[in-house]
Amino acid sequence: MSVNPDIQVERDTATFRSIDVTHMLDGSPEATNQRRIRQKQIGDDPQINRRNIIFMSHEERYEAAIARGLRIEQLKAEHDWDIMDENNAIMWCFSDIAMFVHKVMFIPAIERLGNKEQHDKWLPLAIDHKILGTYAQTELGHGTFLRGLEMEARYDKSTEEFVISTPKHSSMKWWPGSLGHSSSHAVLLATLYIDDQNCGMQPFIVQLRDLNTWKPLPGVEVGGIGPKMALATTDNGFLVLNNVRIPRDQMLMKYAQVSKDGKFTKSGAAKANYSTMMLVRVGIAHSCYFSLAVGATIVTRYSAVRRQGEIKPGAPEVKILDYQTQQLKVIPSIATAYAFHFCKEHLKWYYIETFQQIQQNDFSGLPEIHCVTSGLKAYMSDIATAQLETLRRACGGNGYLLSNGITNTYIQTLALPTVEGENTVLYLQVARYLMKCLKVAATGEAVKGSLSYMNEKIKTPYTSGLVTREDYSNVKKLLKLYQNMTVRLTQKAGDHLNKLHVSGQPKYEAWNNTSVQLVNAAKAYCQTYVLGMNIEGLSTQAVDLPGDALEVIHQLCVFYALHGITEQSGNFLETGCINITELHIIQQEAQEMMAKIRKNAVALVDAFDIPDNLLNSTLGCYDGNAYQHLYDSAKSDPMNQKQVLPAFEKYIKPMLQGKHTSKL
Ligand SMILES: CCCCCCCCCCCCCCCCCC(=O)SCCNC(=O)CCNC(=O)[C@H](O)C(C)(C)COP(=O)(O)OP(=O)(O)OC[C@H]1O[C@@H](n2cnc3c(N)ncnc32)[C@H](O)[C@@H]1OP(=O)(O)O
Ligand SMILES: Cc1cc2nc3c(=O)[nH]c(=O)nc-3n(C[C@H](O)[C@H](O)[C@H](O)COP(=O)(O)OP(=O)(O)OC[C@H]3O[C@@H](n4cnc5c(N)ncnc54)[C@H](O)[C@@H]3O)c2cc1C
Repeated sequence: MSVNPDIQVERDTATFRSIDVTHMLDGSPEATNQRRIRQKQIGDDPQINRRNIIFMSHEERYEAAIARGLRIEQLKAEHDWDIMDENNAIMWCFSDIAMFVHKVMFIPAIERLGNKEQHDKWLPLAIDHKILGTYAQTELGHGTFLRGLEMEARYDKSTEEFVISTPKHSSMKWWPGSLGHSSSHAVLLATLYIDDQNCGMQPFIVQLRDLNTWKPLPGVEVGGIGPKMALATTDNGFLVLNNVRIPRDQMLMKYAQVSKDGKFTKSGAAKANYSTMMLVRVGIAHSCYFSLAVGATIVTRYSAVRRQGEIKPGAPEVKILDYQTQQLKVIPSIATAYAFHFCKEHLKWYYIETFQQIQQNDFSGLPEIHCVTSGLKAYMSDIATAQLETLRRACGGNGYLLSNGITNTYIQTLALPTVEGENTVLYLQVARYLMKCLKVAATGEAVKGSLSYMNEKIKTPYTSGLVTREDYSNVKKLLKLYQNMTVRLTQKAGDHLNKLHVSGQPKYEAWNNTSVQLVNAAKAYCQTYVLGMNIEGLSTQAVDLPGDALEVIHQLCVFYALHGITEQSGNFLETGCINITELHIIQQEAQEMMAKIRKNAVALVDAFDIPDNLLNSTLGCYDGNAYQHLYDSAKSDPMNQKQVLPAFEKYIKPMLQGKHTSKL
């Protein structure tokens, strides 16, 4: 099929070469090459490719998802994949791998929470798939408030065993992925009691099913919790345990230990048992970039080939991408995807470094990384889901089809603001950190890390620093506005908190009555963080780009900063970080920048370099022949393989013959 001329002209008139930017996104030309080889291995594989899943039943899809998980293992061995190759393969199809939680939570939990003997015993079994596991933490009654978990593990000194039980309905496990039908074991989080003394939430390895028959073991009641919006094959389940006994060495004992005679000891940081969640929050930030890159690619390409209506009366119909309002739906998602790329790269290295320190028992970096990973997980998933919905709607009626590739991406991404810590709750964790830093800055001590800008801003009066027109495209000056706004919102929340406290409210009540401001300040902190990482990326990852490509990546960053101010103008104005005249100039500059980026929109999404067989989209194929692909997909619907469906003889015909009132 030849390439649609409407999309070809976009590529021919771009001011830079997409491939240069692709190399930047991958890190080097060699890395691009390597990724392409790996993507071909997964994209061309009939068991991994998800071309036909939209026509499958739930059960067919589940089976295919198991097969896909196994196939990834085979490919890994066949082609000698490293951990990054494997993670990328998982990332591409995580919503359709039944044993996904085994890989991203069960194994990492044992690695992080187990001691040496436990690693030696359990990791080989898990890595070789001799056992399959889930991460069972959430209960019917509690997901957020972990100190409230009710499933009990009581230590029995006489037998050196833990007895695990579910005292009431609210204490059953509810939601763990792969628990329903696909796990033999669980890393199960339960409240430990020794002689009726509550020793907090601890992790245990519990076998749930017989490895030969797959039947639940005595005392274990397990099943699926029912159909969901998406992620149908991650069979989330419930679990009731009736006095199930496990040996003492099946409590994961890296950070807390129970001796044979029932003595409880702790080592490491207080929240060390929460470390698996932090890893997955980093994975989620990564996945938000992926989802947005997919969505932006599909919708930008479709908008460049779909012609509808006219701008100049009587002139030929225009590409919908030429409408300014359509640009406002599409260009912010391209700019955000690039900003998220720089941010997730930074986060990856930051996490790896801090994790290495933790391994050496240095926990000093934990509060800051907990704040950053919680905040970015929340912020990036909030933005990704909002923008994906805008993108989906930007496809008009075809945005409602499953074959468009964006609908599935959107509904699976919708889980991310909830899983691994509900977003509001995570923003409130960020706010705790903001309040602590504010206290430090107020005493004149230096705040370190990502909030070090507080030191300067808390003392100096605010001026926008926007004097000349050039200042409005100076990303460093724009970043200062964001930092000002974050500090001011933090101070305002802090002042409100103090005021309520001084007026007699207990601290906890004052906190709840300030939580709207606190969340607002936390979001501002996250937005500032992402912009900061985008700017850093310009001078690190993008610095070697040819001039024309660098200019476009720079334009995207300027647009990202300006557009963010227009979206949050209330915060910027209310805190006095800009005035209304400056806001009007910013709005104008953002629109002009958007028009410049429009010219390169297709080339910018081409640079994400997502092959058709992974994009799985009728609307967003590289060749731009959306109508042909839509038609082909409709024709391949199994319901279209028969001219007349059985329902005709059964119901429609009797109705046409006036027999519908008699008993069918
Ligand atoms: C690997 C391969 C990757 C491949 C590709 C991956 C692709 C991924 C793509 C998508 C993935 C989708 C996966 C879906 C799986 C979902 C799994 C789940 O939901 S599982 C279920 C997920 N469930 C959840 O996420 C539950 C959410 N709830 C929670 O995490 C907690 O209840 C809480 C944090 C909200 C409060 O905890 P509470 O004990 O009441 O604490 P307080 O309020 O009393 O005090 C706060 C103090 O604690 C401190 N601190 C806290 N956390 C940490 C930490 N991690 N560290 C350090 N510190 C921490 C904090 O700083 C503060 O310090 P301070 O101010 O006092 O000095
Ligand atoms: C697709 C999917 C997969 C999942 N996989 C797993 C898994 O593998 N393992 C596992 O253990 N769990 C899993 N979960 C559960 C998930 O981690 C929890 O649902 C999540 O942590 C939110 O907790 P919750 O359901 O208790 O929400 P709730 O806490 O009940 O949230 C409801 C509302 O209350 C608000 N709220 C709650 N507490 C506060 C507070 N302190 N301050 C202000 N507002 C508050 C929230 O903001 C939200 O608006 C999964 C969930 C989903 C949807």
